[in-house]
Amino acid sequence: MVTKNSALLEKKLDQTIKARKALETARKHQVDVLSNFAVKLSLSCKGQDVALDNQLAKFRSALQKGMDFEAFEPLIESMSETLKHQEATNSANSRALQQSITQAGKQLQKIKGLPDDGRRKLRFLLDNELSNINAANDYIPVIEKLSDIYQKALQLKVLKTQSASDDDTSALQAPEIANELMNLANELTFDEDVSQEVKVIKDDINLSDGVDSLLNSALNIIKVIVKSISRERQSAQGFLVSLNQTLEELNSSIVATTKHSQSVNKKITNLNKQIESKIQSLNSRTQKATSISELKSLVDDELKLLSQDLIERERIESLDKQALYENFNKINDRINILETKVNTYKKRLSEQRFKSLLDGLTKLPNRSAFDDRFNQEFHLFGVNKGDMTLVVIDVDHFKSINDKYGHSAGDKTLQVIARALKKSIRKTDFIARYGGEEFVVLMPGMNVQHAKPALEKLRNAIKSIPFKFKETQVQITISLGATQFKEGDTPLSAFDRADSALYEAKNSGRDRLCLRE
Ligand SMILES: Nc1nc2c(ncn2[C@@H]2O[C@H](COP(=O)(O)OP(=O)(O)OP(=O)(O)O)[C@@H](O)[C@H]2O)c(=O)[nH]1
Repeated sequence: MVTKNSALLEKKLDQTIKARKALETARKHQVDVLSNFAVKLSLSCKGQDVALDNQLAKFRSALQKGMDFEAFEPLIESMSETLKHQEATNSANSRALQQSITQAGKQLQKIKGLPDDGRRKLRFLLDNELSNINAANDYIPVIEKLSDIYQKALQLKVLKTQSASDDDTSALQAPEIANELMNLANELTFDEDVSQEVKVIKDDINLSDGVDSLLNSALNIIKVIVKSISRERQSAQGFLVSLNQTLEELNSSIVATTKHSQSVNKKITNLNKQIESKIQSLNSRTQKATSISELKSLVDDELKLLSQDLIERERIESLDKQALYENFNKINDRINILETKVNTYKKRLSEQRFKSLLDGLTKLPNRSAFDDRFNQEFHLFGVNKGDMTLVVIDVDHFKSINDKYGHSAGDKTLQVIARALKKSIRKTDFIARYGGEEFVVLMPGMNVQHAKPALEKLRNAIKSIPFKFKETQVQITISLGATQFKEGDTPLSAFDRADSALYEAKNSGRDRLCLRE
């Protein structure tokens, strides 16, 4: 009987250990899937907003370090706050858009000589259509109608001016305006699906025979821009709302799972203690038993009680396992839905080639704007051979600012440096944030020797900014590499030359300018 019961006890213990292992594997799997998803999600949100970027960077690094789930709560809460704040900004923008459309419409109402039909349409638009707007996209038809009415009003004015005056100043101005308009159309990058529309506009500008047709083209460009901006905004807003919801859901799921696991662990620890003390008591009582029959009944009774405890432990663990699987499946479903949305959003973003040419952090032109301008200047250099200096600038030991004073202090530093650089160059120079802590400057009409004093001044201007972090005065310096365009250069060879001058400046001690002619 004793042997049979011991075998039973051993079997139960074995089953319990297996059940526990299965539970741990399920939990680890759940944590892995969650972590992978969160990393993917946070990477795909990069670039939405600087504050969100910083929070997501912390979130990613916390995930990669494998921090406890409890530690994520404040991170997720602060991200949810940022997203809520973004939603509020979007609504404020929408209100501002509505106000400016109303203002534009009212201004137009004041114009004399507007045709009756246009006046009627305008009144209907302001009184009815504008108040029926629910989503950002609803603005597009309203803006299109408004710009149509504007277009007609302007054409009317142009016709009147032309017939009223004999001197043909507008015709004289036309080529200049056409040139400017074409530059504008070339500088903007549009959606793939409106490229045909844009091509027609560009052809119209080329063939234009006067100011009125140019006005027409200008209005058409504005229409395309408004359409692209509105689509982009609506899509971003929708994405942020669903991201916010899912983060909140994930947060409550994690909190619920953590609480549930804590309470199950407590119950199992208590049961384990109970089992342990029963085994100990059985041990000491068997030592004291004086006869086989006393020993037999003692072991029988104690084993019955022990079996009950083990059965209870198995029951709790299997309930926990089931709850975990259910929770895991629910989270999985939500993640799948969100992943589909993330993919749709990404696809839309890559389709929408209407790209911003400004860097979000420093508000300077970004790398993409620089590439366009650089290629354009190169093309011009091929034609007129005018002097052009290219400068690559890198902030020295910038990593240590981030490491010592935090990423936000690093961001602020980049903003201050960008402003100071912009202030220290000529209006005709072009500056862009090339990436990270690297800036580039194009200086038309300058060879490197001419540019040298101005660049030394630039270096000193940054060096003398009184940065202060955590009550400590910090001096920040920059290294610069400069070259000029040469006959036979390609954009790449010129850039490489400036970059190698920068490399020399870094290697020879930093805080200096190196030139390559
Ligand atoms: N705060 C902040 N840091 C950035 C940003 N972009 C890049 N960085 C950081 O800039 C640092 C650049 O470091 P490194 O390329 O190692 O160079 P460095 O520390 O500036 O040193 P040297 O260039 O060799 O003088 C990295 O730590 C990046 O994380 C940004 O937008 N904000």
